[in-house]
Amino acid sequence: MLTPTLDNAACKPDRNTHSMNDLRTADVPQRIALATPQREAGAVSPVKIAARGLDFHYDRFHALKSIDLEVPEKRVTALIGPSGCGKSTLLRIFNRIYALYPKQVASGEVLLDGENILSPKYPMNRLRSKVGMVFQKPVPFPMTIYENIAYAIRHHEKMSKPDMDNRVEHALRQAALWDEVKDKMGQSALGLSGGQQQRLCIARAVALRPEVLLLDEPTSALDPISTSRIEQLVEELKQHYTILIVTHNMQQAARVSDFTAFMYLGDLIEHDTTETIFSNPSKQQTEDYITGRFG
Ligand SMILES: Nc1ncnc2c1ncn2[C@@H]1O[C@H](COP(=O)(O)OP(=O)(O)OP(=O)(O)O)[C@@H](O)[C@H]1O
Repeated sequence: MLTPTLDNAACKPDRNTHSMNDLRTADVPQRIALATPQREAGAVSPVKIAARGLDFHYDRFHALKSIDLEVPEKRVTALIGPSGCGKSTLLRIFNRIYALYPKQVASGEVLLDGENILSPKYPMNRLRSKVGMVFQKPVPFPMTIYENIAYAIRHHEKMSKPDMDNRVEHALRQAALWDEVKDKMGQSALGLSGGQQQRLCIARAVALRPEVLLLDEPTSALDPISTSRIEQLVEELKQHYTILIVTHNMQQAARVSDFTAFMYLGDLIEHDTTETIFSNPSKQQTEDYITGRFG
């Protein structure tokens, strides 16, 4: 496997570093071992989301160009590529959040379980219940820790207090936060650390029992320990959810994902198992990017 020269190859390309062959033969530290062996990652898995001929415009700007992408169920797919290539735009299409803004138009198809979510006939509440999103900066509501989760659930479902208590606890356990907050559920969520706030946001997303989790650079504002906790969490959550993660961190993509899609200037250049993308990419642009030769 190729070792990216820097944690964030996109931001700090190092044009004087190793050749591809040097990197192929370089020792690969355990910590960047791939999330899932290729055999397992590539094992047949149903397609959860399929983009077909997907184009996106911000007014006249053509941000995504005829994207075809199949996202396998209960696997982690990383979206990588230099700043401005369209990663967040693609993620925002998968929960149709762009539709809240004027002059943002998607065409083509995005099939979720075979149904086109871009169709105005696809009910927004069904999409919201199936697809959860976590943003780069954690945005807890200015409420108690308990209410941050309960408020989101109440918005979608009615339930008794004991059922709600169970649901809140379960979500916090899934997000690996329960032990840290169980004795201060009545305190403001704004008093949590950044890493805890991000796990709270993940708990809030999983509390709605979605099927797909969209994570837009979820660790970019976090320290290495919090980052590592979120990465472990992603590994655990993929047993239940289909996960798409945008990251600038090549090592993170290698650590957490089963599949990786490389984008450049609105095009999807290459999509394959993470092992293939990092050890034997078929396109020169992919190779240049993951070795930090351009960003
Ligand atoms: N609201 C907007 N209006 C107009 N253009 C936009 C808007 N949002 C994004 N763009 C443009 O669309 C392109 C893709 O942006 P996007 O945010 O999806 O890229 P990205 O790959 O996620 O970048 P980064 O890694 O820096 O977050 C960029 O050229 C960007 O300038």
